[in-house]
Amino acid sequence: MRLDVQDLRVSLSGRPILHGISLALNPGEVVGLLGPNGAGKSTLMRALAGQVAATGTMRLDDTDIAALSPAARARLIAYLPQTRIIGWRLSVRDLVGLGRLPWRGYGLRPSAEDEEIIASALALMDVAYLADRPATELSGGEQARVLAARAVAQATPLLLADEPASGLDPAHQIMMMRALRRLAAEGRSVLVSLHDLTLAARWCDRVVMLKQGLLAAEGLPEAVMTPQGLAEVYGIAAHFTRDEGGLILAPTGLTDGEAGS
Ligand SMILES: Nc1ncnc2c1ncn2[C@@H]1O[C@H](COP(=O)(O)OP(=O)(O)OP(=O)(O)O)[C@@H](O)[C@H]1O
Repeated sequence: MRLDVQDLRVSLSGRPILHGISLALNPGEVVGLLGPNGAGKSTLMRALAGQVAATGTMRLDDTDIAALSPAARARLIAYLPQTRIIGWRLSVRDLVGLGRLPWRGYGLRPSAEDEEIIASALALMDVAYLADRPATELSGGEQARVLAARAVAQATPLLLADEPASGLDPAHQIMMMRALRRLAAEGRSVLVSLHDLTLAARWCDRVVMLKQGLLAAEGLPEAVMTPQGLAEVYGIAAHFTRDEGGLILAPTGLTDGEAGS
């Protein structure tokens, strides 16, 4: 399904945070959401997930997202929050199984199809070997992958992943991005916020850069993640190189005269 967001505005505690964001995501696309701390990336995702009030329009094909019940929304949009909280001492398998709740209702046992989807989500996030462990007893990166698997198991056309790669080791960062690409190849739309510029450049079809609640730039990574673009949005200088997998970006300093320091 195609996500179409027009003139999205959010205020929190009386402060305007998003000042009119418009963007679109097509099925099959992985779009990177970039921008400095406080730019509004999580707020944008939370608005789409129905966790904060917003004005403007948010549509998935012809469906008005704001008009959906929480249950109907949860069948269309999975939201992987940045804050990783596992409240209950469930096994990894049961926690990932919670992703199926919007589809089967409370109290019903998982169907064979649910079991299959749960198993493939566990495998996709490389947590199948942890399936019988209590999720509360895992490392931070393991918990992050388990929560990602739960969002994957929701099997929604739109996945919002807020910094899913943060805290993961390098192999699992790549695995995470590869997993998001695979979900997109199945026809889902993926919006993923990232602070790692190289991951964004190499794995995202497009990037959207926010700055102070405004859309600062949007387009192909190569077009947007330029020295000038990074200076304007982040205030950084970076070393650019490339290989067959795309751009490699290493921040080297700040553009306020401290570059290289
Ligand atoms: N409940 C709140 N009340 C008032 N302001 C808030 C509230 N929650 C967040 N903000 C502000 O909204 C702005 C955007 O925050 P948001 O979490 O969306 O940024 P972000 O781009 O996701 O940042 P980060 O990269 O640090 O995760 C920040 O300036 C933050 O201080």
